[in-house]
Amino acid sequence: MTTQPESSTSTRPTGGDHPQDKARCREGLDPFFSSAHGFATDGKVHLNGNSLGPPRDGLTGELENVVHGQWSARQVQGWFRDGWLDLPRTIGDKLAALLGAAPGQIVVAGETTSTTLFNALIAACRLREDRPVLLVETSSFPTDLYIADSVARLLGRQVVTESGGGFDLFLQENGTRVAAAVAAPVDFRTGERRGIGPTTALCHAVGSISVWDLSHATGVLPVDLDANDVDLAVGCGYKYLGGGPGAPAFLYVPFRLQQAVDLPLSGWHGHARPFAMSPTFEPASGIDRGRTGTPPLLSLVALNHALDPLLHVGIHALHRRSRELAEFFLECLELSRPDLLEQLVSPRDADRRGGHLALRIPGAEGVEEALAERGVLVDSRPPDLVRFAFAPLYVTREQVRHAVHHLSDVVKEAR
Ligand SMILES: Cc1ncc(COP(=O)(O)O)c(C=O)c1O
Ligand SMILES: Nc1c(O)cccc1C(=O)C[C@H](N)C(=O)O
Repeated sequence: MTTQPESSTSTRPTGGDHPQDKARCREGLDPFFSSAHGFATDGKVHLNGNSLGPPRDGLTGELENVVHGQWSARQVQGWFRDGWLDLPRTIGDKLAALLGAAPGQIVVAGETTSTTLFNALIAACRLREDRPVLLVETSSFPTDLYIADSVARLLGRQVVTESGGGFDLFLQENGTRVAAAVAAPVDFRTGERRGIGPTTALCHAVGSISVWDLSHATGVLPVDLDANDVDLAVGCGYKYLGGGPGAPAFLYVPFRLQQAVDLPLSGWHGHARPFAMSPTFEPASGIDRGRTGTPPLLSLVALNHALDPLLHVGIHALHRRSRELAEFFLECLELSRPDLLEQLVSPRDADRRGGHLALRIPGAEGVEEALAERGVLVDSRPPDLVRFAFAPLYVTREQVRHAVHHLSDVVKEAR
């Protein structure tokens, strides 16, 4: 099923008859966002694209072609004759356009974000052998904390966690002891932004390596990796990118560090000449050294397929649209449920948010379930947060209005 044009969305129109509301719901300012884009949304409102976006139409055909047209026809030769071997770089270069990086600095090795972060963090520590501290943002997604802890134990370093302004303050005061500083430009719970530029500049001032987890920003927020002089970055492929369940993660290593990084996952696909089958490891010269083993081809194909509409629209328009949807959500809430708006745990200022926001609602998990029964998909995070993500390609204003209406009902019923 494809996303319907805004005016004929497949969910039942409800509430929101305020004239101002109607005017705001009139689409057409940006023709791209008022037409169908082809996502298998199954008639549901997907406000959980920061967990797992819906599939783009045409994916099954794409996979069919790889399985029957390439794999069954040419077997292992597919790696050489069907562009399979190039995909980690092909996709990396597409991602570069979304992340503000020149081509040749991003690779999709086929690993998870957790593995890729492990790889990046050890490489960062190897660039700063004499520094004892790994600084990690306290409110990081748990996997980042777990991985940092493991890396620290493995290398005999120490993890320090700091939150908000304390993170930058620690860098200012103790930065010369910090090997690597790990943070995210968007808080996975609240959607609050951290400026990549200022924190990276602070890292550089004290000689630390900045390592960014871009999972909640990629495909919805410009991060300008090159302009911000970022050292290392990772991010996942299944959220706003829509690469599908378990879509592989990416690794960014800027040109200036590519020769210097010593990545611990030195698999044969990261070798300068993988098919020479040499007994000793010699890293590839550029970003290819970020490859590991044989990549999960079908997952790469799915991710590659998902990226085209994002590239077509461009990251700045995607961000504008997501922002506009989030603002509309908050305006609808203000009109119909100001009490719920008071439970916003995210910044009210759109400049300070990424693509999602969160409300504190007791019984958040029950609210998530009740909304899902009404075709509105959100996610809850313990203990009491309900998150709403505004993916620009398949969420419409009309759907946002329905979501607020249903949210209001569900919370009323729960009380
Ligand atoms: C910020 C962040 N990093 C990492 C992950 C986990 O990545 P993976 O499951 O690919 O290892 C997630 C979500 O699952 C996340 O939100
Ligand atoms: N990666 C996930 C999974 O395998 C199952 C359920 C949810 C997820 C998520 O992506 C969670 C997400 N990173 C979050 O921000 O909470």
